[in-house]
Amino acid sequence: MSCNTTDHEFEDQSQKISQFLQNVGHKIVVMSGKGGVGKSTVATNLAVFLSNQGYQVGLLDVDVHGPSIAGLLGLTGLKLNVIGDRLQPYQYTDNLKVMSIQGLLDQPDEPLIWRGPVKIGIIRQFLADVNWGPLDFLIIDSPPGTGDEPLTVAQTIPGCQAVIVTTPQEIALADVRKSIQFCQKVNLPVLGLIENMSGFVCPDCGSLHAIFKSGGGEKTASEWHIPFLGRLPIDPGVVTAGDAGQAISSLTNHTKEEMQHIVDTMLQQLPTKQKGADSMKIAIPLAGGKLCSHFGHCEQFAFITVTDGKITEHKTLTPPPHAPGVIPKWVADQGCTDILVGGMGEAAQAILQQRGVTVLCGAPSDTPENLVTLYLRGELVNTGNSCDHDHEHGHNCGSH
Ligand SMILES: Nc1ncnc2c1ncn2[C@@H]1O[C@H](COP(=O)(O)OP(=O)(O)OP(=O)(O)O)[C@@H](O)[C@H]1O
Repeated sequence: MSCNTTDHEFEDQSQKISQFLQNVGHKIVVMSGKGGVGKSTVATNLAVFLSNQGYQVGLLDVDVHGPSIAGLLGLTGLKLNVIGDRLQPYQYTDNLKVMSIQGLLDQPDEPLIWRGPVKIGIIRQFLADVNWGPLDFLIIDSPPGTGDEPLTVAQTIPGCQAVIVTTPQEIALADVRKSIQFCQKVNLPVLGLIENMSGFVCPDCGSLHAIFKSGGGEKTASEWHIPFLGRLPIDPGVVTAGDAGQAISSLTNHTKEEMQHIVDTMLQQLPTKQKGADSMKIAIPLAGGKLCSHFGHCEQFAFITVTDGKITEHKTLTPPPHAPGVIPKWVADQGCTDILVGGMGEAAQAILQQRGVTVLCGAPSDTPENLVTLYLRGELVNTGNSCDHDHEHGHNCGSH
């Protein structure tokens, strides 16, 4: 694998990534503020449960410094194959493909001492050069915290959503709050929060003991207006299954039921409209036929429908008069899946993200067709710019 890419190679790679992502129904990155809270365990279980339900699932480990997915699934030591110029992921079951840096290392315990740009290059290669095939779900296990890996995922995978894993202790919840704010800044909608290690069910008497407290995850989710997906108990079977590389086989029935509840709740949260694979409806605020950076005061909106990677419809509509929250709600009501803007206030972003709309800030002034083409190629970078240009609170962005 090479990580030194020229501009041309980068463009070529962006195109391959975009082609792959067009064939992925839902992209979900599993994150945590703190290490060791069970993020890889949750990512693996989500992937196994979804694939057991008949979905085509890809499980990608972007935790290049501490990859654990291969170990949890008993794949450690198995080398990955390359056919032509395509890496073949592990075919764990008929419905589940797995990709981890571990399969490329000569020694599974070899430490990787890589800086940001190399890690970014590897993650892009995992998306561009792996023979994933069409997927209903791409589940991505990211390292703890808010570093290069989740940032690369957010910037490279349009339409990606985050599942945040925490434990009930306040120290973990404090880091969750940072993760939620990170997601808001990089425009990664939060699909929901999971509280792991939430009580221990006594195998003798069946009663629940809240060893690390309980309920903090649900309270945090409610305070931040994000869905609470459910809780998993402390289950020695999780450790047994993980250490033996046997996925879910040793989990207690109670843990399996809770995991199924989490999967069901998550599926309910997902927008029924399919992004990428089937069709997208992309909104762009306009003035004089080009993107208008004043989102709340634009003349019109372009709504561009993209089916199978091609523009199939282009409508222009006039929005209702500007008032707080009105235009974001109106845009979401048009059934749009994505919006490309120059800048947008945090409140407007939150309304759109809550409705499942992906917001990309930092788009330049250009025609809607050109912007959509760049977006589909993965060439528009989300700057997370949260300026609404209303200048209502003495704010002056100074950019115009
Ligand atoms: N619900 C649970 N019950 C018991 N043990 C658990 C549970 N969830 C996770 N563990 C154990 O805790 C340890 C850490 O879990 P895991 O590797 O999934 O965490 P992580 O957040 O991905 O860690 P890292 O920060 O290294 O990426 C593992 O040994 C795992 O088996």
